[in-house]
Amino acid sequence: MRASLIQIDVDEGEPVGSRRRRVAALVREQSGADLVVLPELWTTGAFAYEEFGREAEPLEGPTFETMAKAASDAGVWLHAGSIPERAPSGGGATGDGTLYNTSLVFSPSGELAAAYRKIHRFGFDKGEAVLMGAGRDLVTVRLPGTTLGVATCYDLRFPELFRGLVDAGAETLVIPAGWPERRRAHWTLLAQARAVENQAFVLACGTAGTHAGVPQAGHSIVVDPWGEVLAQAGPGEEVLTADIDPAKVAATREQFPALKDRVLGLEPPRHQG
Ligand SMILES: O=C(O)CCC(=O)C(=O)O
Repeated sequence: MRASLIQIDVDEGEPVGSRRRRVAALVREQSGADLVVLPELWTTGAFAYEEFGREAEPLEGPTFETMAKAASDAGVWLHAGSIPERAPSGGGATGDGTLYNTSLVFSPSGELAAAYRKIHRFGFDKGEAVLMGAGRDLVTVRLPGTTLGVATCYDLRFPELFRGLVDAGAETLVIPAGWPERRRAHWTLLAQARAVENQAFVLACGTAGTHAGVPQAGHSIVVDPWGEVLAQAGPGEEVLTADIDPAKVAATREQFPALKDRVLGLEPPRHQG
């Protein structure tokens, strides 16, 4: 199975519409791949907080339409990274106009296979953490040969989310991100840790360039279920391609069955002494 991660340069000098067309052309060029992955919030940039409201789209907005067509033109599964989604307004069952950081996954015929609203919002007391709502639902997607478990950027720091995905059948963990350069060491370390502890492939696709004054880490990475780095990008815009053998997940879990040794439902600590 061939995976292509498109590490997009997100530069605020480029209008969003031009970037959308440019990225669609890059997706079309990956017609030999089985799965193409884009980064987090690549229309605006993950740190361009002021753009979130301005560029927010309904789920089936311009990025959805452009990426659905690009997936079907290329005939690939496409994890189209994430968009600033504006939920419908009107209150009640129709929603309240809240923004979400929402990932979109398309089938090779351009159908929406899954949408995932990022669960852990980044920024502590500012940015995404205050501007966007939090998702609540784990999302897996069945592909021929493997099951994807999806997560977004800051989610990478929360191992319990990935255990939930593994319990739901995930074998390939796909993580679009807009990770900053200043914490690049964490990016590589955590991507390998999530692969090793879950005995799963990790496909983590970041952005390049600088937006809102925040240099991006790039260095998108593909890790196998043993923790070996199969491929890693440099700092700039790049298409990172790796051939992965989905059977390696079952083989690793059988040869080194640590997941079977999990002990769940431990008693809370009793304070002694
Ligand atoms: O956790 C980090 O260091 C970066 C997270 C982040 O940039 C994000 O979730 O957008």
